[in-house]
Amino acid sequence: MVKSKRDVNTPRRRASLTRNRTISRAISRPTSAVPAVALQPVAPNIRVVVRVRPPNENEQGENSRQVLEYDIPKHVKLKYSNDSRTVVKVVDDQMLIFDPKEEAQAFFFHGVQQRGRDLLKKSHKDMQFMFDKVFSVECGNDEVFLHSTHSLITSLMEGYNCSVFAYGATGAGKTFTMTGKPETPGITFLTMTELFNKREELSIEREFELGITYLEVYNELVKDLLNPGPPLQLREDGKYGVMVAGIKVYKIEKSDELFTLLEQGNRNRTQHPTDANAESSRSHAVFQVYIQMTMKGTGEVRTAKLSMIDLAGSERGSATGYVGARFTEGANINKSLLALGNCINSLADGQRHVPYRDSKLTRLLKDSLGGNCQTVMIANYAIRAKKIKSHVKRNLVNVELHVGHYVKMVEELQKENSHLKAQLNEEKNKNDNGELRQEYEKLQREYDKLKAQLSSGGQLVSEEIKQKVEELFKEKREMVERQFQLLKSEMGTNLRRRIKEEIDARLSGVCTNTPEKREAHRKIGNMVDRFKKQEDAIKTDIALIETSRLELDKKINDMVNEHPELEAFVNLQRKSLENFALSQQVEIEQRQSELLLEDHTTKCAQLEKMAVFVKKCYLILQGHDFMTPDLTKQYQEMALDFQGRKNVKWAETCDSGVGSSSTLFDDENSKSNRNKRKIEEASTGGTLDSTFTMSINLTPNKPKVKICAEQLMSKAVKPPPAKRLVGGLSPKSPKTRDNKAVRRAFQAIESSRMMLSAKTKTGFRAGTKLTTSQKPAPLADRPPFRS
Ligand SMILES: Nc1ncnc2c1ncn2[C@@H]1O[C@H](COP(=O)(O)OP(=O)(O)OP(=O)(O)O)[C@@H](O)[C@H]1O
Repeated sequence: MVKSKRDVNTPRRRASLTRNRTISRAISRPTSAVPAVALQPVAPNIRVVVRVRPPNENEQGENSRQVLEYDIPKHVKLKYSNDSRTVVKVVDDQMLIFDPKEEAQAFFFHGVQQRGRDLLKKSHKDMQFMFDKVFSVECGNDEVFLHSTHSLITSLMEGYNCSVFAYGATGAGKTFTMTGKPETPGITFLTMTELFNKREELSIEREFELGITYLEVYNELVKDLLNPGPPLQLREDGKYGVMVAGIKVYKIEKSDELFTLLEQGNRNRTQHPTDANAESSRSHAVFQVYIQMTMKGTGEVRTAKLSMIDLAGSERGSATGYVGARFTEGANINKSLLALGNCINSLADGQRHVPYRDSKLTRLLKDSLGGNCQTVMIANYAIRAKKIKSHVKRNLVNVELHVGHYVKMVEELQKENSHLKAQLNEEKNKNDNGELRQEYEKLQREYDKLKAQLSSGGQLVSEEIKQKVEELFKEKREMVERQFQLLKSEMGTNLRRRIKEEIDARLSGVCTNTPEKREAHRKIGNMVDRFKKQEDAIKTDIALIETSRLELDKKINDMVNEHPELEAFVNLQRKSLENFALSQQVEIEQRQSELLLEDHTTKCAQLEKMAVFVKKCYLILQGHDFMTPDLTKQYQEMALDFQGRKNVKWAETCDSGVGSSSTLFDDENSKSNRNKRKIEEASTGGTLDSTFTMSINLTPNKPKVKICAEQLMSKAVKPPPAKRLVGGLSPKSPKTRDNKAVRRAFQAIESSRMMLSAKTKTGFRAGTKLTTSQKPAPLADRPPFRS
C-alpha cells in the first residue's frame, strides 16, 4: 500500500504504485482512524484488504444531502446527515483515499464570496493508499469471502496454519464481517462451508478430523466462549505448539452446526455499549479450527490450524473519556492491539525477534503468525464518522480544577455504578453472575475510596500512576501463579521419579537376571532420566521467573519512592498478592499429600497381596519340611517388619509399640490360632490337611496393614521384647517400613521359589510321605517368576 499526494489515476502512476505495494502499519496505531504513513515492504504471506461499511441510522439523517461525489455505484442511494463527515473514499477495488477533500462550499464574508479556504475549517489530509483489495459499501460478505479467505483453503489443505483478523474502530463492522447475520452469514461461516466442501471433494484420498474452539481474550484473560468457566492458561509445547489448557474442542460434521455454536459463543462474549455501537464487543474473539488429514495411500498425516479473529474495537482512551473498569478494558484492548501490530511489523521487517510474549493474544496466535502461515488482515471502516468538534480550552491549572476533575470522575463512576447496579440486578434475576458482582464491588470500593479522599482533602493518587502500579502487580501475580504452577509440576515430576526409582530397586530384589528384567531396568532408567531432565528444565524456568519478579519488585519500589502517596495503595496490593501466594502454597501442599497418600495406599494393597502369598509359600515349605533356619529367620524378620517393628524407639512411646502385637494372639479360638496350631503340628512331623484355612478375616475397624501382619503371624513369629532406646535417630516412617517389608517379602518369595524348584528337580527326600495337600502346586499355580 502506498500513499501518494499526486494524482494516482494515470496508468503510469498506477502501475508504479502496484509495483511498490507496501503494507501500512495501520494496526500499530490502534487509536487513530487514519493509518500511520510509515511504509514497509509487503510481507509475501500477509494480505491486507479493506472493507468499508455503509452508514448506519445515526450517520444517515432525515435532513441529509445526497452524496454523489464518491464512487458508490448508482444503485446505492445513501443519505448522510450533516453532522457526520466522510472518512474514506473508495477510488476502485484497490485504492482508497482517507480523509478526502469534500466539495468546497462557498464561503461568504460580508456578503462577498471568498476565494481562499475557510480558515476555521480543518484541512483534509486526503491520503491515498493501495491495498490488496478494497470492498466498497455495496459488497456483501460473500464477495469479501471470495477475495479474502477463499484462497486460504488451499494452504490449509497443504498443512499450513492460516489466520484472519478483522480489525477496525468500534462499530466499523468487524463482527458483521466475521460472523454476520443468519440471512447474510459472515466469512467464518462461508470459509467453514468451503472447508467442508473441500473435505467432501478430497474424501477419496484423505481422512479428515475437524475440531473447533471459540474463545475470547478479555482484559488479558483467556475464556472459553462455548463452555464458560474460569480463565484458562496458555501452555507452549514443542510438539503441539501453543495450547489452551482445559479448553473443550468440539467436533463438527457440517457447517450448519457452526452458526448455532458461533451464536452461542457470541452470547457469552463480553459486550458493553459504546458511543459507536450499542452491542460493542470488548474482547478479542478467537475462533480456531484444528484440521488433521491422513493420506489414505501413504499414511502421511498433515495438521493445520485456521484462526479467525474478531478483534475488539480500538479507540482512544482520551477521546472516550471512560474511567474505571471501562478505561482498564480500553487500555487492555489497545495494549494487545499494539502488541499484535508490533508482531506483524517485526514479521514484515523480517526481524529475528518477534515480541509474541507482549500480550495474551499474540502468545495465543504465535504459531499462526509468521513462518509459513498465511495471514489475511481485514481492516474495517465506516464510510462516515461523526464530525469531531473542537473546543477552545484555557490552559489554566489550579487546585479547584484538579479537585473538579476528580469530582467529575466520581460523578462518572457514580453513573457507571448505577448502570452496573441495574445490570447486576438484571443478571441476578437471571442467574447469579459472580463476575459482574465482583466488578461492581471493585468499582464501588474504588469509588468509596476516592470519595473518602476527596472529603478528607487528602493527597490523591493519580489514576494513571495507579493504573501503572495495578498493571505491575497484575504482571507479578501472573508470575507468581506461573511459578506455583511450575512448582506443582516439579513436585509431581519429582514424586513420579522417586516412585520409579523405588520400583527399580524392588525389581533388583525380585527377578533373576533375565532379558525381560534388563529391558524393564532400561525402560525405568530412561524414564528416571527424562523426569530428571524435566525437573531441571522446570527449575531453570522457576529461576528465570524469579529474576523477572525481582526486577518487577524494583520497579514497584522505584515508583513508591517517586510517589510516596502510593504507599497505602501498594501495601494493599502486596497484601492481596501475599494472600494469593498463600492460597497457591496450600493448594500445592494439599496436592502433595494426596499424591503421597495415593502412593501409600497402592503400596499397602501390594503388601497385603504379598503377605497372603508369602504365607502360602511359607506353609508349603514348612509342610514339606524345607524351611532352613536361614529362611525361617528371614520370615520372622519380615513378619516383624509387617507388624511395624521400629528400629529405634523413643523412650516415651516404646511401651505401646511392638508389645501391642502380642494381642494378636490373644484369642485362642480365632481362625489364625487354629491355623497356627496346625502349622505347629505340621512342623513337628504331622501333615497339613485340607481343613487349613487361607481366607483373610478382614476386620472393618483394623487398618489393612495390621490385618496382613496378623495373618502373617505363625508359631515361629514371636516378637522380641521391646528394647528401650532413648534419643538418637528418629523412628523410621511408616512408608520406609512398608517399602522394606515389600522388599523383604519379594526376597522371601524368591528364596522359597528357588528352594522349591531345586528340591523339585532333585526329587523329595526318600521316606517323605506326600498327601495331596502336601504336593507342590502345579506349575500354572506358581508365581509368574521365571528363572
Ligand atoms: N457491511 C455492512 N452492511 C450493513 N451493516 C453493517 C455492515 N457492517 C456493519 N454493519 C452494522 O453496523 C453495526 C456495527 O457493526 P459491528 O457490530 O459488526 O461492529 P464492530 O466493528 O464489530 O464493533 P465493536 O468493535 O464495537 O464490536 C451493526 O449494527 C452492523 O449490523
